[in-house]
Formats: sequence, structure tokens, C-alpha cells
Amino acid sequence: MIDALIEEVSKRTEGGLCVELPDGRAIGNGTCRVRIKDSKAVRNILRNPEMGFGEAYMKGDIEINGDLERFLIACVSYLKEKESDKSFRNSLIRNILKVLGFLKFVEGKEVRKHYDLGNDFYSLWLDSSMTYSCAFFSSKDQSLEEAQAEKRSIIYEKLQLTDGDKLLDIGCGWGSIILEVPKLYNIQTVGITLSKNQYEYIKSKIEREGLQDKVRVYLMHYEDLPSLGEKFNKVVSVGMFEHVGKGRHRTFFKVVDRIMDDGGLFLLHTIGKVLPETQSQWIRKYIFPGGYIPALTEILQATKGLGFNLIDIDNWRLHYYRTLKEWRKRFYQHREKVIQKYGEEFFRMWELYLTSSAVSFLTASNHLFQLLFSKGVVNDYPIMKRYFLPAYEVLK
Ligand SMILES: C[S@@+](CC[C@H](N)C(=O)[O-])C[C@H]1O[C@@H](n2cnc3c(N)ncnc32)[C@H](O)[C@@H]1O
Repeated sequence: MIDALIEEVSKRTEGGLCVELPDGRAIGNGTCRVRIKDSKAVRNILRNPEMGFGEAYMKGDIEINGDLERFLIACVSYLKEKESDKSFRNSLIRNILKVLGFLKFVEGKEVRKHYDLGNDFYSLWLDSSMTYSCAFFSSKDQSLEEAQAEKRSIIYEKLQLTDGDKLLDIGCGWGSIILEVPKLYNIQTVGITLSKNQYEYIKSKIEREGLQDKVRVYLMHYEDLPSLGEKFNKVVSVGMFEHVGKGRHRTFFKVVDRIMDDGGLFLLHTIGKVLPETQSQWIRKYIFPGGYIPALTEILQATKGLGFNLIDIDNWRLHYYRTLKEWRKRFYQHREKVIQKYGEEFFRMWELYLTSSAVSFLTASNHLFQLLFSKGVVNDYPIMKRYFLPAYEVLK
């Protein structure tokens, strides 16, 4: 049976595969060489190809002597055709937890597990603004720092930031937006995060930069936002919606609806699928427990009957491909440090996460949507984009 599976993936691999099995047998004579060292790995891959491969790769039971990205592109093409969606069962479990009132607690733990790995870890491979979301590249030689700054400036422009606005950032990360905006405009900003490390990092930056009167940060779940008793005319959420979870998107929009002023603008920046599709089980188990990549149709459906009016949509899919490649390049540069602190298995897990995510954007399994909504119908927004999407060459 493994022969048939290898043949399927090999057909889809540029240059073909040559797979060496634990019993010494070699299948295929392609240029991408794969060595499976453990027979248990073979059994697990046959049972569940995506999870079996991911776990074996992390443990070092599989070596790819060639290009991991090229191999994963072939795997995606194979899995797209074969895999069934298990997300329904998971969403059922989450909904039971929600009814029991445990969900916020579970979500907090899930989110902290990822973001509280250590600010030192993230600073090794994120840009200096510590932005952990898709950047916008407008030229080939742009640095990651510049591309992240350009992304932020596009967001400010879309939100039509003006002196006197009040801006909320839901899932503010290490605060790149809430800390920058008051330096550019006379605007008060508020950010929320579930990560203690991020919260403390922002707190100390607020003090160091003397921004106490302009910036506030809360360690808070988005569902608790109404308890602030405040309204905002500009709201942004970048790379957080992926944590909301299947069946919870409407709850999220209801909260945003409640805390927004009429006539305000809300920019939602999220990874998405065009239509509901298979989710990666390996990513959900090892990288983003509880995460769910929403489909565009699910996002829009979740706003039904609320006050949101869709103004604009962008898809920055290949910009995320390039962002992930930049992160991975930096991550590789710190290989020894990461292994020393977190171990070889952790390194391989993150290598696979960064590479498979890049491949997911390259192969259009995932997209990056920016949706701009007004609260109520607003007609005085610009109707021309200021940029043309750069060619694929820029984003490779
Ligand atoms: C991928 S990071 C993006 C951070 C930042 N927006 C950026 O672009 O760099 C996701 C952020 O969402 C936050 N988050 C996830 N679930 C949340 C929730 N239920 N309530 C509030 N924040 C949440 C995390 O703590 C983290 O700060």
C-alpha cells in the first residue's frame, strides 16, 4: 500500500521521488530523496498521511534530502484530493465546552501555549516591530521590516485614520499598531491580547516611550470587550480571527458590532479559504490548537443581520508566501540557538509549520483576506486603490 501512496505523491513532485523505506527497499528514482527510518512511521502515514508525516518529520524519523517545500507542494496536491474533513467533530466538542462555560478558559490556554513560548524566541525571526502576520511587499528587494511597515500604512489608509479617532486592535500581538499610531496621528489606541508575554512587553514599551496617555493594553478575551464600557470608531483585527474557531464567528462579530460607533470602520485581516474545506489536523494538534481557518463564505454569513456593510476585499495570498519565506530564512539562521533551548524536535516542528504554511499559500489552499466593513452604510470612502498588486516575481 505504501508503494501506491508514494507513487501518487511522486507523480506530483517536480523531478519525482526516490523513497528509501526502513526495510532498505527503495521506491522510485526521482531527484527528491526521502528516507523513512522507522516502520512505525510507515504505518502511521498509511493510517493518516498528513498527521503521520508531520509527526514522523518532527521526530526525525523522516529525512528529506532535497527540497522540503517541493515535497510538501506535492503532498498538498495529493491531500487536497484525498483527505476528508474532520473539523465537524472538533467543532462539536468545542460547542459542548462552550455550553459548559469552559471555552474561554480553554481558548486562553491554547492561545498562550503558542504566543508565550518566549519573546526571545519570536524576536529571533520576526522583524523588529514583532509583527506576526502577513506583510505587504511592493518590491523585490524590500526588507521584512519595510514590508511590515507598508502593510501597517495600507491598513491606516483603509481605516482612514484621522486625528481624534479612537482605535481598537483586537489581538494586538506585541503592539506594533497600537504603539505606532499615536506617533503618526493624534489618536488614542487600545489593544487586547490573551498572551501574558505580549501584554507585559507592550506595558513596558508604553512606559519606556512615554505613551501612557495615548495607549492602553488589556489582557482580555474579545468576548469581554463590552465590559470596558467604551466605543470605538475604528477597529482592526490582524491575524486573530483564525483563533475564533468554527461556529464562533458570529459571536465575534456581535461583540465588534456592540463596541463600534455607527459610521465607524472595521478592518479584518485573516487567513481564509474561499469555501469551507479540509483543515490541517497536524497544525491544529501541534501549532494552533483550537484554530480554524474560516471560509470567506463563513465570514460573510456570520455578519448577517448585524450592522456591517462590506466595503472592500483584498487577497494578499502570495504576500504571505513571501512573508513566511522571510521568517523561515531567519529561523534557519538561528537553528543552533533554537535547538539548544527547545530541542531538535521543536525545531523540526517549527520548520515544518513555516514551510507547510508557505506552501499552503503558494498552492492556494489558504488565502489572506483583508475585509473592510463600515458600521452601517457609509458612502464617502475612496473608490480607487492606491496600489497595483506586484507581480509574482516580487513575491517569490
Ligand atoms: C498571530 S497573532 C497577531 C498579532 C498582531 N495582530 C500582529 O499582526 O502582529 C494573534 C493575536 O491574537 C490574540 N488572540 C487570540 N485569541 C484571542 C482572543 N480570544 N481574545 C483576544 N486576543 C486573542 C493573541 O493573543 C495574539 O496577540
